[in-house]
Amino acid sequence: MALKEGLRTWKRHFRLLFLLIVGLSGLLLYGIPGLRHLEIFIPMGTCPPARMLLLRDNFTGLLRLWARPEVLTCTSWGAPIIWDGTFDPDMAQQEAIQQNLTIGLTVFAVGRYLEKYLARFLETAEQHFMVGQRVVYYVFTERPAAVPRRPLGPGRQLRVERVLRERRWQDVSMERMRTLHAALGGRLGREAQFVFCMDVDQYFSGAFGPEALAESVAQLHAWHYHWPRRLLPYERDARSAAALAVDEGDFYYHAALFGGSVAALRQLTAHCARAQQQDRARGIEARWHDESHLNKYFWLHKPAKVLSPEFCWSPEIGQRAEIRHPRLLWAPKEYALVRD
Ligand SMILES: CC(=O)N[C@H]1[C@@H](OP(=O)(O)OP(=O)(O)OC[C@H]2O[C@@H](n3ccc(=O)[nH]c3=O)[C@H](O)[C@@H]2O)O[C@H](CO)[C@H](O)[C@@H]1O
Ligand SMILES: [Mn+2]
Repeated sequence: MALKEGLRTWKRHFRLLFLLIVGLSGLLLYGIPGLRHLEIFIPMGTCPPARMLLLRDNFTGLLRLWARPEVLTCTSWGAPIIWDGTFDPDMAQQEAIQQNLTIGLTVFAVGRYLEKYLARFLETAEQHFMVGQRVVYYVFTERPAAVPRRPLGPGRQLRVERVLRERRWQDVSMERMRTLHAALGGRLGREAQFVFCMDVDQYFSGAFGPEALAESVAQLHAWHYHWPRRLLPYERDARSAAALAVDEGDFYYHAALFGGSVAALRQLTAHCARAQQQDRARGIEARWHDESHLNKYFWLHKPAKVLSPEFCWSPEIGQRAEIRHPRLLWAPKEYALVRD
């Protein structure tokens, strides 16, 4: 009995000590920006060699998942995590052309986000996004007339759709799920086979091609891809439809980029819109808004492909050897300027 009691006290102390260490290192990591780089020493895990050999991709053919031994290149459910050097971009290009695809790219530019970010987002997309494929951009805004109109490359079109301007920026962000759901059920869904949905406050900096395509695609968040699962910033309030328990969650995905087939995205957006509505009815809002609900969705419905943080990198973190070739970069956050 006494032994059991002692063990329990020891366990409690151990847990406290653990929390203290984690808390202190968190403070250190984020209080002193340079120290954040220490997180690269937290191992991401490795893809078992037997699984590596079996993983084929419908767009890139055989993946060289062993080409990046320093990072995790597959998930526990057998989806590839796409890093620079693991795929053949020419093969992906040919495969996509053969399938005669149209690829949609949706972006919202509401309020001051339009003047601040949209032109650069579209210009760099012309240089880097699915070059050589048929592309249709969908820009959602409350001021269609203010959307910059530049000549586009061959096989590329721009469509502008009017949306209402929500009062709170959180609502603008969350309303995207409902609007996208409707668009995917309409013209966008008829025109495109695959669609990427992106934030506007970023710009392309490298080739973003068909290697990123799959039935459903999730993006590893640049700030959190080395963190242990229990520290990830999921919604933890059990009353929220986005809630994940401490032993749940695979990765922390970034809502600034997700994609997939039209059917898969219809399901994703329906789920998130419904979950957000449920929370609203209860008078609560998830910690990271649509991103929290997206993370819950991908926990329940595993993505078919995961993109490494090279596909959506935050230059604020600085350079890292494992981030070889960033394809999208976050624009500097200027919340005071763009948010009310
Ligand atoms: C890591 C992180 O901090 N992530 C959260 C943060 O991302 P962000 O800080 O990246 O959010 P954000 O300000 O980029 O908003 C998301 C996107 O919505 C569009 N937009 C938003 C507001 C607006 O007035 N006009 C407009 O056009 C625009 O495309 C923008 O890129 O905030 C978001 C909005 O809730 C989500 O919660 C994200 O999870
Ligand atoms: Mn953003």
